[in-house]
Amino acid sequence: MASDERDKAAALRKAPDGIEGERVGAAPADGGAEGDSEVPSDAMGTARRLWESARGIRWRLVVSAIATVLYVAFSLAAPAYSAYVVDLVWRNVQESFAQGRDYVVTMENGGRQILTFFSLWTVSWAFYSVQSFVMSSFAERLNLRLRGLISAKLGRLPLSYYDRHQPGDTISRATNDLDKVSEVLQRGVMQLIISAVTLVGAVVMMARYSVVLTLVFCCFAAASALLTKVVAARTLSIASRRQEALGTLTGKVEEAYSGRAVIKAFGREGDSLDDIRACSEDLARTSAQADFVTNAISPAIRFLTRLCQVVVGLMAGSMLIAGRLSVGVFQAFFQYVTQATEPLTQLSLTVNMLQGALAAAERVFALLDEDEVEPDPAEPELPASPVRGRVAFEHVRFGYSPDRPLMRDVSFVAEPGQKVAIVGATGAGKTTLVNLLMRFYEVDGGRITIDGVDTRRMARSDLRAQFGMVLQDSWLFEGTIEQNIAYGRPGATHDEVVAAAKAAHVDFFVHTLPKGYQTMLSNEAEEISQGQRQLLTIARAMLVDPAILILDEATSSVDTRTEQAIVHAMETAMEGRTSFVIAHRLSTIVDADLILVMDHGTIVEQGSHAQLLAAGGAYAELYQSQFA
Ligand SMILES: Nc1ncnc2c1ncn2[C@@H]1O[C@H](COP(=O)(O)OP(=O)(O)OP(=O)(O)O)[C@@H](O)[C@H]1O
Repeated sequence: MASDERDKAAALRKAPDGIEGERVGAAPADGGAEGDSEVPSDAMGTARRLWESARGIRWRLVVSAIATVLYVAFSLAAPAYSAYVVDLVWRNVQESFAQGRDYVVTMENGGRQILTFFSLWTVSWAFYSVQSFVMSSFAERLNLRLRGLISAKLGRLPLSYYDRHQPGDTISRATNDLDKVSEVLQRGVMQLIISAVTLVGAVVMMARYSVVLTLVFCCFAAASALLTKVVAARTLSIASRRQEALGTLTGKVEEAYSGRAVIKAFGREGDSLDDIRACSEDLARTSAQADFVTNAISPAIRFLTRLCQVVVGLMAGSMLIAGRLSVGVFQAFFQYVTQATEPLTQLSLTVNMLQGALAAAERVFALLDEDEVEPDPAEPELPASPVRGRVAFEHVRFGYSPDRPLMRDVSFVAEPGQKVAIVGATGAGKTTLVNLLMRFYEVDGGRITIDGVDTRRMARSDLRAQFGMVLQDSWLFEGTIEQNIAYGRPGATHDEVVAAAKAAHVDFFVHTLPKGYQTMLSNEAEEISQGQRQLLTIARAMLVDPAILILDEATSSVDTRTEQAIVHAMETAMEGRTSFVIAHRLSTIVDADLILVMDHGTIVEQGSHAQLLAAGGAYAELYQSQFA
């Protein structure tokens, strides 16, 4: 039902010429909304919340952390053990030479120790694999859990939320932001532990061998950490500028694509191209800067590392010659230098990555914290059975925002089976009336009843099941024509679908297509005309057989023959049902049982065509203007 609600709701939201409707969907290419911050405002709070969200799967994180620490411990132990093995083998080689024998490795004279050395690395690798496997499953489960929460949340958000946010913005929460969190959890968190433990462990091990050499290493380490930090901060700001440029370019391309007909019609292709070119150039510039900064860091750090190795090498070499270091310790020390250098470059990049992920998680939680629609009553009232379709507005008050009231005191009654026409200038409030009827928005005062039951006392799904809607902006999805017609009643048989299509006067058209009802429609259904789309949605509404029908009359966007077909189909659909017709041409509603004339959000006149003409008010004026 939730997606059905969104369908109806999305269809009701304004998209004046179709282009606007497409435009709002334009999100930056990576889906990240423009201006998304990469620094969390409350890192600790967000981390705590992520931890809470991981209830039941936290043990995986703990296992992974233990495996990581063990992995690092074994990788740190290996060089120390190698010092012992190298010295042992070196001694044995010298002894053999002294005795005039060739040195042959056996289990007794060093072979066992060499095997143990390899075992240390094997065990270390095994722990790394365990941490990697367990962490991936932790991250993906958490991702799945959060995605589930977001999906459920989207169904509970009020339409006012969608009014305030761009679609791309919301979609990026459920896709990019979650993926970022999951990816960083998999790589970043453990990388942080590995880097920190390795750095501390390697420095401690080095200090055991030589404090002086360790101090020399620490000086170089501090210099390269500082350099990384400065560059990383710069990278972050350039990366976000690149992201922004990419977002703008994507928006422009989207705009040019969806508005291509209008752009051509006004001969503005050149301007549109210039716009896109300017955005592309901006993107190329920022990308080049970003790439330069990112690529420049490695050689700079590598230079410092090599310099460090040369200095340490010279000093350690002289100590070796002076007999203050053994060969084994000499090579072990260098292994630790290599081990400790890696985390230095990693640490600050990892911290940046974690910050970005926490900022993404913060955005996900912000979405999850949004106010929801009022829950359905614990014991909802059921609509009358069988439904008669008497609809009453009683002193309804409403405004899209509290400070701007739109409807002040709207009352009317639609008796069962009546045809109610809603007329009024653009922006008069016709759609708003329907929005309230369907409870897409809640009234601020008064009440709306169906067969005497206050719609607020009903479950939304029960209420909306009473309605069928046919809007100008007909929504079709990727699937066959048959699936599209059966959308409101997925279990409908083929014969029922055909019967509905016949009643909606669209069966003939479907038969002209090579694959008939099995013709695939794409998301935008550009292969069929506007009028045919509307006929399909009329068939969809008729298949549901609702007690109350809401119809948005076709405007001049369809040709006269199609319009006639639509009017015919709508008339058939209205038979025996209470129906609300948003009318754009008064000629089609002269036979309506009740005409509601709206202006500035309020009903200014109501009655039959004859009554309203006789009254000589707003309706009469409107009628004269169309037919005089
Ligand atoms: N989601 C919304 N948020 C805020 N204001 C809105 C929203 N939808 C409509 N409005 C405003 O409410 C007023 C009534 O709009 P509504 O869409 O009901 O008019 P309408 O009679 O259906 O117009 P049209 O004939 O152009 O479809 C307008 O001033 C409009 O700008």
